[in-house]
Formats: sequence, structure tokens, C-alpha cells
Amino acid sequence: MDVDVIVLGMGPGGEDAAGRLAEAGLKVAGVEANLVGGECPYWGCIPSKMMVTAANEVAAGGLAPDWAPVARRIREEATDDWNDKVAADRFTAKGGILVRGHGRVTGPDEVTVGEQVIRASRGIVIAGGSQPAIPPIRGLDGTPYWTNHEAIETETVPDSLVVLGGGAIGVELAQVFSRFGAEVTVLEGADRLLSTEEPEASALVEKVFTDEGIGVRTSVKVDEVGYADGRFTLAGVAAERLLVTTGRRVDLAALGVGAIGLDESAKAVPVDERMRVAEGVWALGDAVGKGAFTHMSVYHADIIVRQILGEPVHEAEYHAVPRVTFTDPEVGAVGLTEAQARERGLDVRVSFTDLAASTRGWIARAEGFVKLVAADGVLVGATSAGPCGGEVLAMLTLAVHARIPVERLSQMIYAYPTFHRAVSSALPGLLR
Ligand SMILES: Cc1cc2nc3c(=O)[nH]c(=O)nc-3n(C[C@H](O)[C@H](O)[C@H](O)COP(=O)(O)OP(=O)(O)OC[C@H]3O[C@@H](n4cnc5c(N)ncnc54)[C@H](O)[C@@H]3O)c2cc1C
Ligand SMILES: NC(=O)c1ccc[n+]([C@@H]2O[C@H](COP(=O)([O-])OP(=O)(O)OC[C@H]3O[C@@H](n4cnc5c(N)ncnc54)[C@H](O)[C@@H]3O)[C@@H](O)[C@H]2O)c1
Repeated sequence: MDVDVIVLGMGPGGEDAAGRLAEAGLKVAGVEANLVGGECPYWGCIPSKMMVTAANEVAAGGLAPDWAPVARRIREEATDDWNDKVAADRFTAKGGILVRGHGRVTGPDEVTVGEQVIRASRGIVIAGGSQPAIPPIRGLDGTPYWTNHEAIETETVPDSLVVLGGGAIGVELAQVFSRFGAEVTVLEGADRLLSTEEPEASALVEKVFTDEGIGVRTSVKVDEVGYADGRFTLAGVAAERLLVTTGRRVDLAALGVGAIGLDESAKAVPVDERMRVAEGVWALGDAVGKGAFTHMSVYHADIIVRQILGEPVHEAEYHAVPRVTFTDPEVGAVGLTEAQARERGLDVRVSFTDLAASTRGWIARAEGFVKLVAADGVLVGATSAGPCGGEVLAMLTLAVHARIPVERLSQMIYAYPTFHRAVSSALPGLLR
């Protein structure tokens, strides 16, 4: 088959790129091995945030800890029982050609799916996303451990759960299952949860978890997993279920990118600032290792689509990448942490404000904080943790993205009494 563009992988980034290119009148083949929409709508962001929303209502006392309606909502509203007909129809209605199956790049303008060879005259977009990275722990292979897929699909809450890996997925799901009645222990290899975020964020989440009865063990090295009589045992903890959330990996060999001269043992598909891999080949999203977030996939897709359509395009920038971990309290962060800024040799200034010191924080009895990291008179990073940490993050993302001088930010009027007013309390600490 001859087309204009092949999009290999129809996750959030691939689906967006393929749909927009098809709408613009190009002949687009979207290749998908599993479900059109990818990880985010079926096993990631959307169902996990439905779980988080329900868990927060349980914790607030507004909802009984009954899992059945949560599982039903995920099945009926989020995933259509893990059926992508709506998404597939949406793409074909735009004129796109959906090719189901596992595709491999077999040349600079060619992707092969089973017996079918597809050739593209305008380009290939590699959008294969990522898969759970499973550590090579003795005894783990062959056991019925969960990844995010089984955790999202579950119709029952286990009586006990060990979560291996205290990153974003691990902490969000640990709190959900705990609030729905499971006895949960998080085992983290690093010396703190959310180890890539500010240490104050880790301390806050660890404190809240401990207060809620979630076991937290850090600096844990798991050498062996035992599984017998329906129970897992690892690092001295026994539980009905084991959820492995130890990061994600990109399988370059499965994408066949050796055919265009790439090292298939690399961790990610290498791209330049316009997401170009080679002449007529682009890549996006989790596959390029520049932040595994849906908003990054769609950001990349926009840069690629504009080039293919000959529209004005900007280069990808990574100084203001926002991320939100949807624990309660939420941890929102953008740009560099203090440690990362110091590692870069920047002349760093830091300021910290406890949310409880702000009027709204005090009224809401909120736990959280705002931490600002500045260099050369502009914010280079910030963390907003609290009940609306992900929303307070918006103004901080704008400030880091647009490099608004700290001085100018300190002249702004902050509505009273809001959580974001804590930012105005932290700013003077950067100016002194
Ligand atoms: C539990 C969980 C919660 C998350 N929560 C959030 C959140 O709150 N906010 C956020 O921003 N991000 C979140 N993420 C991350 C987000 O889901 C991913 O960053 C996003 O889905 C990546 O999009 P993508 O388009 O790069 O790839 P993916 O979503 O991984 O999709 C890639 C697609 O390509 C297909 N594919 C791969 N290889 C081939 C091949 N060779 N041939 C054919 N098809 C192929 C796959 O089947 C898949 O459908 C979460 C992830 C998880 C697991
Ligand atoms: N709210 C969000 O935006 C959101 C939510 C979930 C996931 N995501 C995305 O998905 C990505 C993957 O999530 P994740 O939580 O799987 O990965 P992660 O890389 O964020 O965290 C993995 C954690 O597991 C630990 N770990 C690794 N190997 C271990 C081992 N053998 N024993 C014990 N601990 C071990 C790491 O130290 C790390 O803390 C995230 O980085 C994020 O980009 C985003």
C-alpha cells in the first residue's frame, strides 16, 4: 500500500498526529497492535484518575469504599470494556486508514505489518510508546504479578498489596487501593518515594502515607520474590497481590528501527529539536524519552504535524516540562528541581512556603507547600504540593516557560484567599 504518512503506534501522540494529518487531506496509515488511543485512555491517565477521584471522595467521607462502581465506571465510561471502536471510527471518519497489527520499520520510507508492506511518500512517525520495565528479580517471572494493566482492570480490591517501585504510578495506585481497604506496602529502591522530585515532596507523600496506614519502605533491594498458595512474599512482606511499577522501557528492537541505522539497544529513539530521527522519519512521546506524559506526546505530535503540513513550527523546548503526581495531596512540578539546578552549576536561589501558612491552607487544614527555584532572576523550577497542587502549577509553568522575571511576578496581584497565594509568599525569599 502506498500512502503519504505512516504513523506507527496510535497512542495519544500517534492518534493526534494521524488524525490531524488525515483531516488535512493526506493519505495516512495508522498502525496499531493493540487499542487505538494507547496507554492513557485504557490503562493509564484516565482510568487511574477516575480511581484517584473516587479514592479522594472515600477519604473525604463522601463515598463508601465500594469498588464495584469504580470498576464499572472504568469499564463503561473510560474504556468501553477495553474496546477502541469509537477511537478507530473517529480516525477512519477523518479519512485515515487503520492497519491493525504489529508494525516494524523495514526501510526509511517503509513499515511492514505481517505480510503487508506500507510505503510512505511524505514520512514515518514512530509513536510506539513504552511498556512496563520489569526488573530481573529471581522468582518474579511466571508469577501472576500485576502491572498497571491488571491494576486498572481489576474488579476487586485485594486484601493486601505490595507495590514495588514508588514512582508516579506506584504512589498513585498505592493510595487508591489503600483508601479502598487494601493493606498496602510500597517498596522503593531509592532512598525516598518520588525520587526524581524535590525531597520535600517525597517527605510529604511519605508522611501522608504513613498517617493513612500505608507501609513505606525505602532503600529496599529485592533479590527474590516468592509466590505460593496465592500469596507473594518479598523483602519480608507478604501480600495477596504484587504490583510492579518500576518504570517504563522502550523496545526499539520491536519497532525495527535498526533498519534505519539506529542502535536498537538504546533507551529511546534519538530525535533532534524538531523530533526528526532521519530524513522523513520523526518520533514522539514516550518513545523518545523526554518525559513520559500524555502532554509531551501531544506536544511532540504538534511539532511533527506542522512540519509535514509545511506550517510554521517551533523547536521542542524542555525547560518547562510540567508533571503532576495525583496523590492526595497532589504534587505538581515544573522545570528543574533544586538539585538539578545546582548540578548544572546555576547560581541558585530557593524559597519554600508551607501551605498551612497561607490563609486558604489554614482554612482547609491543607498539607502542602510551594518551593521555588530561581537563577539569574527567573524561575527555573517550582513545585506546588497540596490539595490543588496540579492546578496551582499552571501559573508556575507559565512563569518558567516564559521566563518571567521574579521581580515582575512579585508585583502581580494574587487573589485572596487561594492556594496559589502561597506563591506570592514564597517570592520575597528569592529577592532578598
Ligand atoms: C498508570 C498510568 C498513569 C498515567 N497517568 C498519567 C497522567 O496522569 N498524566 C500524564 O500525562 N501521563 C500519564 N501517564 C503516562 C501516559 O499514559 C503516557 O505518557 C502516554 O500514554 C504516552 O503516549 P504515547 O503516544 O507516547 O504512547 P502509548 O500510549 O504508549 O501508545 C503507544 C501505542 O503504540 C502501539 N505500538 C507500539 N509498538 C507498536 C508496533 N510496533 N506496531 C503497532 N503498534 C505499536 C501500542 O500498542 C500503543 O497503543 C500514565 C501512565 C500510566 C501507565
Ligand atoms: N500523573 C502522571 O503524570 C503520571 C502517572 C503515572 C505515570 N506517569 C508516567 O509514567 C512513567 C512511569 O511510571 P513509573 O511509576 O512506573 O516509573 P518511575 O520511573 O516514575 O518510577 C519507578 C520507581 O521504581 C523504583 N525502582 C526501580 N527499580 C526498582 C526495584 N527493582 N526495586 C524497587 N524499586 C525500584 C525507582 O527508583 C523509581 O522510584 C512516569 O515516569 C511518568 O512519566 C505519569
